[in-house]
Amino acid sequence: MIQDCSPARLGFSEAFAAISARVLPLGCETVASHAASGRILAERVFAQRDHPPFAMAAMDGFAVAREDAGGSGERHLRLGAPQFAGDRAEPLSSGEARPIYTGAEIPPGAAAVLVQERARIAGASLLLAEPLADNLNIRSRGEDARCGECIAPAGLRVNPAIVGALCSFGIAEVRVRRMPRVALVTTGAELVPVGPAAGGAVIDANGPMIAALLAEAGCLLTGRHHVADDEAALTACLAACRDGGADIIVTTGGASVGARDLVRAAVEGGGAAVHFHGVHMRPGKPVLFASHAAGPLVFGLPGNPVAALVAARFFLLHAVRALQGREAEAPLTLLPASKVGDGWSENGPTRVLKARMSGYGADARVEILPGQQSHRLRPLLEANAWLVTGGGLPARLFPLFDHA
Ligand SMILES: Nc1nc2c(c(=O)[nH]1)N[C@H]1C(S)=C(S)[C@@H](COP(=O)(O)OP(=O)(O)OC[C@H]3O[C@@H](n4cnc5c(N)ncnc54)[C@H](O)[C@@H]3O)O[C@H]1N2
Ligand code: MOO
Repeated sequence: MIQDCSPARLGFSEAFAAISARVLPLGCETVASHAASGRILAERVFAQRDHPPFAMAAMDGFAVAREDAGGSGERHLRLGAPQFAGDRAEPLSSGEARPIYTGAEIPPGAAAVLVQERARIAGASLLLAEPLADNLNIRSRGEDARCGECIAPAGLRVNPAIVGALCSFGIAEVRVRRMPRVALVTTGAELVPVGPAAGGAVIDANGPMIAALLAEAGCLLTGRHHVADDEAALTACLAACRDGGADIIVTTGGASVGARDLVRAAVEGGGAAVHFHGVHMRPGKPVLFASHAAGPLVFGLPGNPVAALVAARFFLLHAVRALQGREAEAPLTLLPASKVGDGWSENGPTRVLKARMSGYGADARVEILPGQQSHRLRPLLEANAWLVTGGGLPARLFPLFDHA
């Protein structure tokens, strides 16, 4: 049977452009900074206070007054009452060495903190033999961030370190993009959940794998469905996902040309326009992209697990980034041929190869892993990158997952 696969198959780069042309950023919401990890900032963020908020000791030691710090020859300074983090700082007068602890406010009049390990104590005095540099072991007010300063751009993905910074800078809540709502539909009568699998049954890898990928990318999985090879049931399931308010519907399997590959017919039957069905690449060739007018995007991922992963990692996440108001991903690096092992070429269709990068600078290397076929998941346990070759472009290296 000859199947009409128009619109024509696209090149790898053209497929990204076709997706970009159909995605606008989602709306915004406000969340507490402590709950913002994984979310995407919708607006620039400004520090609400100086950080550090006051000059503070960077080490446990002794605060020394300006007049004493700069002196030379042996000086005897009287030990004062200790000052701990959180204590109010009373002024320090010349002739006093005040025990002070990391994070404590530097008292007015102090110019340096002598670290405890270098201090010589005799009775109730500190013996100072060396001059102390101005601001020695003192963190100055606002050296990390100044109140009112822009500290993060829109489009930044919040990570745990950024949560800490937001809170330190007095920012209790942030405006973030609404999380993309994704409905995931696995297809194939042969699929069973992980567990005992008899006869011709195949354990579902794509469902859990794509669900995990979406969660890591900051999406909300609003529905997880399975449909056997039945066009009416698939059409009904896709309609329910669309009416349930999904921003993206993702299917896996049934994207190719077999007698039971029904995704395209069901997608079109449900009123979506197909923008591409097939990309000149391996793996991932049969991937489909469609959209509903004023409705969800639809990605039809191929069934072979590595093909599904590659199509999702590159095309689905490209759309997710655009919905989140983020810039498109750039490769980690372009690679000269000398840095890449055998088995690749600039000519021919795009290949997305399981790869392992190692070394730095002149020693940097990329190994193309054995087992490139699209059913073979095992090499991915060693892989840390994808090497994208072919399509008439230089080889480009991408991280296995986009965690930026
Ligand atoms: N005559 C042709 N045959 C095939 C072509 C082609 O161009 N002409 N393309 C091949 C390529 S490339 C791919 S990729 C696959 C994609 O096919 P489908 O998207 O239609 O996927 P299925 O036929 O449903 O399944 C293929 C394969 O993957 C297994 N599978 C499916 N879903 C899952 C899942 N959730 N977890 C684990 N494994 C899954 C399924 O059992 C099959 O083994 O088509 C080639 N054929
Ligand atoms: O795209 Mo298929 O992915 O080569 O197996």
